Amino acid sequence: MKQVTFTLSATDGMARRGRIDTPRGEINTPAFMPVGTAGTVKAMYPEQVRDTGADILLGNTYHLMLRPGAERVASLGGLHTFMNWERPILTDSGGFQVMSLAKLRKLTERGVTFKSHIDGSAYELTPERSIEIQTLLDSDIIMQLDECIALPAERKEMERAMELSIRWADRSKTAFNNQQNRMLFGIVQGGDDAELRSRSAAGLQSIGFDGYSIGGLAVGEPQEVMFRVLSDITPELPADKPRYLMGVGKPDDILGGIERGVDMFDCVHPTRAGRHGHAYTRFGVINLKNARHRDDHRPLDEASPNPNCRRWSRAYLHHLVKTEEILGAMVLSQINLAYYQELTARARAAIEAGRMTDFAAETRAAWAAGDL
Ligand SMILES: Cc1cccc2c(=O)nc(N)[nH]c12
Repeated sequence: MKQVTFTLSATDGMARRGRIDTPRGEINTPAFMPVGTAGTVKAMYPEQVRDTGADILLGNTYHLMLRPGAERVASLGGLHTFMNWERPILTDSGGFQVMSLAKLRKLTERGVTFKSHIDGSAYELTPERSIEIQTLLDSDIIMQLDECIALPAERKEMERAMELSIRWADRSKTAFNNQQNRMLFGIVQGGDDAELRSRSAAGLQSIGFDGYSIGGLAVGEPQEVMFRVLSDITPELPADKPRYLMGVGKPDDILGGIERGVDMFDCVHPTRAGRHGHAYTRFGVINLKNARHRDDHRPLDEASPNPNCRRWSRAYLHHLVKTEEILGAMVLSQINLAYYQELTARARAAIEAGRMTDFAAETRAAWAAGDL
């Protein structure tokens, strides 16, 4: 009996409100999942991540297999115990990070061999080993191993990578061995080609997965290309399974993804932008490096439900950013993650109330109005 299940509770247009129930707690969708690449959401205590409203966070096979090693994490009780996060964790399969980080990569039908970007030691990642690593980490939602290519790309290259990913999906499903206490997602590939995307979605459904990720986006294409691919492909995915847009994105990408039927999102952007002095608010993004904040005693947003948006002056946040003080990264990471959770929480409420169109329009208008 599958212990991880998805329930759709409301729709508004293509937008969906749902919930994934897992033995470690529920995930309310649309969901934004903070990225905890190497077993930590940078500059945040796990309790603080939860307090922003996050139901689930991400870990990463590539980073954790290199350091501290999957077998070591398993011997220490699994990733939840290791990092003191007892709620759900989703892990990526590692292929994307190998292609973007590792050295001396060699991709064959069997899998990918590479040298660690840390110390140059040699590794192999196959569909079977990726499932084994994610199972050792005791992840609640795991990904097939896939090949993601950057856009723009030749059609025959997109076709080759998509077809390889379907064969790896089949091997991943076999290696998953129908585990009941976690979900396995297939990953739709096919670049920006509608016919290839359809073939990928159909191929994955004939294998059968607990959820469907949409990969191969957020890899350099314009936003309108990403939105077109989403509009075309989400109607071709099963309505009763979660859809996860990998690596996306900025707030306007997420709003557009929700409007096109996506349930789950992850991105390093809120935490990375926080470490670089950018604060996300309902007025849009504010660059606190800018000298215009030097004498501004006002808080970021005194109407925000987040105390961190009310208690610090812009001048002080500017000071922390300019001096590269650690507190600056801490405060702005929390502010940005809390904003992303506020955005998705309001989207969930809007879908339940059948007012997604108004919500989207109001949100975009506030962003366009810009900072006070
Ligand atoms: C993290 C991420 C971002 C963007 C795209 C992808 C992808 O296509 N496949 C995987 N496994 N991960 C991805």
